Amino acid sequence: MTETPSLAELERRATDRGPVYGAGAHIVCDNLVRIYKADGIEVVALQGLDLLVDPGELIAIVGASGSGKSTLLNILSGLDVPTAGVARVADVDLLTMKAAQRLTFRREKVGFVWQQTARNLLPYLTAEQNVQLPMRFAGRSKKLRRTRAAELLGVLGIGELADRRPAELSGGQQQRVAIAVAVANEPDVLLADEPTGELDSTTAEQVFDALRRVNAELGTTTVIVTHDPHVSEEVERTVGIRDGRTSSEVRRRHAVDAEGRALRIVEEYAVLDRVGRVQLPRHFIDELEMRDRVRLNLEPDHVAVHRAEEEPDSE
Ligand SMILES: Nc1ncnc2c1ncn2[C@@H]1O[C@H](COP(=O)(O)OP(=O)(O)OP(=O)(O)O)[C@@H](O)[C@H]1O
Repeated sequence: MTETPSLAELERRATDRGPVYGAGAHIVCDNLVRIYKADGIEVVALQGLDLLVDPGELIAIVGASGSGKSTLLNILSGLDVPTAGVARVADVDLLTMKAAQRLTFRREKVGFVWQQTARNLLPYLTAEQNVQLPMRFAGRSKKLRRTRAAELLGVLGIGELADRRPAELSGGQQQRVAIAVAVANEPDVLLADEPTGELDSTTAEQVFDALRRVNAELGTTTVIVTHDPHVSEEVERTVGIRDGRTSSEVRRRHAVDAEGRALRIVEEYAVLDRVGRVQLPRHFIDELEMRDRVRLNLEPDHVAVHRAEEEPDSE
């Protein structure tokens, strides 16, 4: 006969849920849902998206048009509010945040770089004044503002352009100023939506290098949404989004082979979410003509997925 647990034991079990999902991560999305309603029609832009990003990481997010990338960045930047699920950035809960907290969050916890160069900077201010502006809003002293603006423009290789207005800068230089503006208040997280989208490949490379430098030298956790293969293939982790969910992940690392030669190891994974869902790559499904249902077999060290054969008609 099983012994009835004591009240104290039941209380312990109820409160002991093990480590919190995403504890220690800088970005936590757990079963994130965003539904838009337009003209009486509901669009499910995010349908249970899970994502963890560690402090100091630099990741790229890729996905087809309409897969939910901008929706995700808008939520992470505090511009939009999710319909359900968990979204936390630098320990701030984005679902329960009040209006005043949202303002502080947007001013001090996250920095944002948009694709449209003109959207990132005020045209009538110089590069240095643009970088100082968020620090003025945050009440930083004049001395600190000046020192930090000069330091940031220097780190990003545009120190000598501090007195120019955006119209006197190239697209790539404007984006580098935009990065300096975004990190002026030392945010925990830097979010960039297609930051190289409007640039030619050489300039795009300079902007990506600037993002990498900020990540490496200031330690800012960085998330870049991109269609640019140069960006998505250079970072250590690229997360693929499909139909509003994280579906795949590519990890890259450096290693040394037996002869001492440097190797770059690229490993591609499907994402197994917290409730056990996996998205099969579209070309696997098409290649094997899988439809509606599949048969799963548990093997000693893997799970096999088979096309379900048609049931023979019963006589
Ligand atoms: N404000 C809105 N109202 C209604 N539907 C929206 C809204 N914003 C986005 N959507 C829809 O949500 C889905 C995801 O859009 P989202 O902009 O996040 O995709 P995306 O991956 O960023 O696409 P792209 O690469 O083209 O920018 C799309 O079906 C889109 O039409």
